[in-house]
Amino acid sequence: MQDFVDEHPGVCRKPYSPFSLTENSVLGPPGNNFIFGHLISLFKDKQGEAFIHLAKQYGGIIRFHALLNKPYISISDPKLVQQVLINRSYEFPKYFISKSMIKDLVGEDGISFSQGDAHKRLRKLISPSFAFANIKEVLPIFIQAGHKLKDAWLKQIGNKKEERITITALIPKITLDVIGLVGFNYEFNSITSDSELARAYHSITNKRPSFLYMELLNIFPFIKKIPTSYNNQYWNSIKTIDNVTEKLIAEQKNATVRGKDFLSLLIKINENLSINEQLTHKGLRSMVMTLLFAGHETTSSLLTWALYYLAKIPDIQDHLRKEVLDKFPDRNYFPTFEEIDHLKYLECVFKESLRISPPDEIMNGYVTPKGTQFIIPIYAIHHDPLIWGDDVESFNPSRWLDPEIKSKISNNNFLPFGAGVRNCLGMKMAQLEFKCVIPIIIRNFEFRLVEGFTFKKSTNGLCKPIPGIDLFVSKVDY
Ligand code: HEM
Repeated sequence: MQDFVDEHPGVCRKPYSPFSLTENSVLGPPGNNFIFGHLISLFKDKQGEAFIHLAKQYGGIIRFHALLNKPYISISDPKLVQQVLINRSYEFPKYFISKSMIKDLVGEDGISFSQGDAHKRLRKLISPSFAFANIKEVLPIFIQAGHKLKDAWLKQIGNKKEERITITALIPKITLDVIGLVGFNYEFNSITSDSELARAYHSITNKRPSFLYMELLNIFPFIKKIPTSYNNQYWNSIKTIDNVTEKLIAEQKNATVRGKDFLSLLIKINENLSINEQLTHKGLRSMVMTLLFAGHETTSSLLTWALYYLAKIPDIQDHLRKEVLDKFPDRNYFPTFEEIDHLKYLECVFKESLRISPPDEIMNGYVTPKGTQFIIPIYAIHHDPLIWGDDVESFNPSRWLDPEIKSKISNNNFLPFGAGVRNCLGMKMAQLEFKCVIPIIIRNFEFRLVEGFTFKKSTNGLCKPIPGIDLFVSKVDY
């Protein structure tokens, strides 16, 4: 094993198969605490970054131990990632480290926990709703969202030239409003009213549980029932999400005219299936919960990180603004999809934001026949200098125009949306939402960092700034 890690960490030179890997054949950090494995010494706070250090030391396949010394194998080696995610994905059942919490958030009967044929069936059922032609039709909703965010920030700035704004307060609300309309033809109005749903998600996702806590929950699920203030708040939030979900389904089922939102399309497809093929109420419920959660938290993180990095590097911000103004000098012009898609630097900013802060650095775990779980550490793969260059920690959208780097990028090392049969269904929607909102915001405001303001970059699960990000936002009138 040593021979493939010593020269090129992160790159596997032998044709290994995930099936031939056993816990003992893979290198990893030396033995650790019998109860906590490496969770306390290595993964206390920042899982994503821990995997970067491990990959530097041990290469593209690493063994480590979690609670009660449970073995995990982390693979960032592109050939193995290709096999596990793309070539033979159904042979490795999907696994979540945070499965106890994910089940509460998205239900057990949806696409997230389905395996094999059941997954294929669900994917076939919901894929038509995500067809690009459908997403293109809802372009006005994304543009309207950009204007809503702009108007809310203009109001906050008022007569002043500049204001310190917590950008993470409104961005998740905007993306929640978007999924409300696109997903369920429902106006949450979270930007203009006090939305209990927005509060529920905020309360759950802003407290990032550690790897250790998630593992403990999987072994001792009763921990969640202990009446602590954290648990009480958690269950209140889950109840809110449940109630909203039921309300959305009831409204759509009783609607006299079917809209073009995801849920209406799904209900229509479902009604045309034979009884034993149809999604049950629980299945439909899980699907709605999945879309609500997956459809707004991720996009919100993406928009947040993009604005943060644009504020951090004014030259990049100016470059992007110039591209937008050159292409759309008239601020009242309503661009078409094709015109938006022609903004090449915007595309680079989109990809670079996803590279540097991928939303889910531990994406998948898979159970090998021997019971060892695989983890694909996206965050570490996206920070591998062998692929992305020596300035891997810098936000540099131009790297996406560099022919040498471009030649190294593939669907097994740029993985913000996963890859293969389980890749993200909302990828096109997220892309278009980003490409509509950011130009509107960047032509109306200038952003700069607040000196001395600090936050923690949590890389446990979603890559999130904790507790949020404040920026100075000033009006610009182009
Ligand atoms: C920046 C935005 C987004 C990112 C980075 C993202 C990322 C991901 C990732 C990493 C996966 C897991 C892939 C796997 O397990 O192999 C996933 C799955 C999924 N995403 Fe997204 N997502 C985003 C936006 C969205 C949106 C807007 C929607 C829906 C409206 C959505 C719906 C889904 C669904 C339904 C799945 C499950 C697919 C399956 O299991 O077959 N996502 N996403």
